[in-house]
Amino acid sequence: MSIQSVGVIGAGQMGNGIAHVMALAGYDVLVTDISQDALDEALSLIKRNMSRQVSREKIAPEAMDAALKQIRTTLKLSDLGHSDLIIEAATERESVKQAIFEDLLPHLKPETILTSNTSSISITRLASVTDRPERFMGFHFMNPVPVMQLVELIRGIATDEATFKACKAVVDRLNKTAASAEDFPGFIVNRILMPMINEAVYTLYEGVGSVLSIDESMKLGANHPMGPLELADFIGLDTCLAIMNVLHEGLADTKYRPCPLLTKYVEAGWLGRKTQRGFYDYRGETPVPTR
Ligand SMILES: CC(=O)CC(=O)SCCNC(=O)CCNC(=O)[C@H](O)C(C)(C)COP(=O)(O)OP(=O)(O)OC[C@H]1O[C@@H](n2cnc3c(N)ncnc32)[C@H](O)[C@@H]1OP(=O)(O)O
Ligand SMILES: NC(=O)C1=CN([C@@H]2O[C@H](COP(=O)(O)OP(=O)(O)OC[C@H]3O[C@@H](n4cnc5c(N)ncnc54)[C@H](OP(=O)(O)O)[C@@H]3O)[C@@H](O)[C@H]2O)C=CC1
Repeated sequence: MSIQSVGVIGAGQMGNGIAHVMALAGYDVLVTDISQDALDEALSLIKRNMSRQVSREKIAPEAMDAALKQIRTTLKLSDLGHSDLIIEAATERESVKQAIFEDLLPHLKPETILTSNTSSISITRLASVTDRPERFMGFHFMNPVPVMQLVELIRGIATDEATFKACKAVVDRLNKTAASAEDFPGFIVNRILMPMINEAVYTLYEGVGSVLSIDESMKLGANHPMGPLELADFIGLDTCLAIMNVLHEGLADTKYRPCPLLTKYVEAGWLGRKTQRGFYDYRGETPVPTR
């Protein structure tokens, strides 16, 4: 099946990045969210990020103008019924995602492919609440979407080959690289990355190092582009905790126990950059470590 139109559900940091790259690749993009503010904010972020790409000569000004014309927004989930491909990028909570798919089903064309950008949740289980598990799969972008090369493609137990091939063709058209992962908690990237981030929080919790010394150690000592706590703030501490919980419950191994300090930050509403406070405080000119 040839995909021309893409519906993106959730206009947070991943949803706006996905809309950005899809529009630049020439797809018609329709973005939905439960909040108009989130839709407005996403559009202005896309403009800002594309303008930066123009100023750095990564894309031509005409490409930006054409891409922006390809993006529309709506508060009505049912408007996405005409899309050839759906990419769900709402909050990392299984009940939220299931409800979205259930609400969307009556409006869909029979041939529409459903995908989720979930970081960790079972694709097989999400697919099972739909009428088309064979046309359902994981389409996992990395953050920031316009910059990161990888997309993990995850087949559920019922995903058919035509669906995989159609999604792989989209990844190729985006000029990104697909990695195929099996449907187990966290897939590949987060099975490896998130325990490292969680261990960095334990290192902080147990007083082995400060926020700065932990981040500097991993940047200068292991050549990571961001320290693990800086990266956790960038991903969102709520998302990190949700992924750790999926690993802990899904693999039933205490080595995935979320650090109590991570839980406490999330309970405080300190979710990282998106709330201007996490392991760093972002309210001033430069980020200030909180511990
Ligand atoms: C949780 C999950 O489920 C999976 C995940 O996504 S895990 C997270 C994966 N992501 C990472 O690990 C990111 C690690 N960090 C990095 O790679 C880098 O710090 C970074 C690319 C984010 C920023 O790099 P930097 O050198 O510090 O900053 P900066 O020079 O401003 O940006 C580098 C480039 O990215 C671009 N960029 C940064 N953020 C951008 C955005 N949101 N949109 C578009 N472009 C962006 C910049 O324009 C710049 O482009 P050029 O090289 O063409 O000039
Ligand atoms: N952050 C990251 O680095 C990465 C995240 N992901 C995954 O992508 C998904 C989104 O993450 P991210 O963008 O960071 O999260 P954000 O919190 O930035 O954005 C989520 C958006 O979804 C909206 N939303 C919540 N419920 C619904 C709904 N029922 N219908 C439509 N929109 C809804 C939220 O609205 P409101 O704010 O009003 O609740 C918010 O705007 C998650 O599954 C996450 O695991 C994947 C790769 C990397």
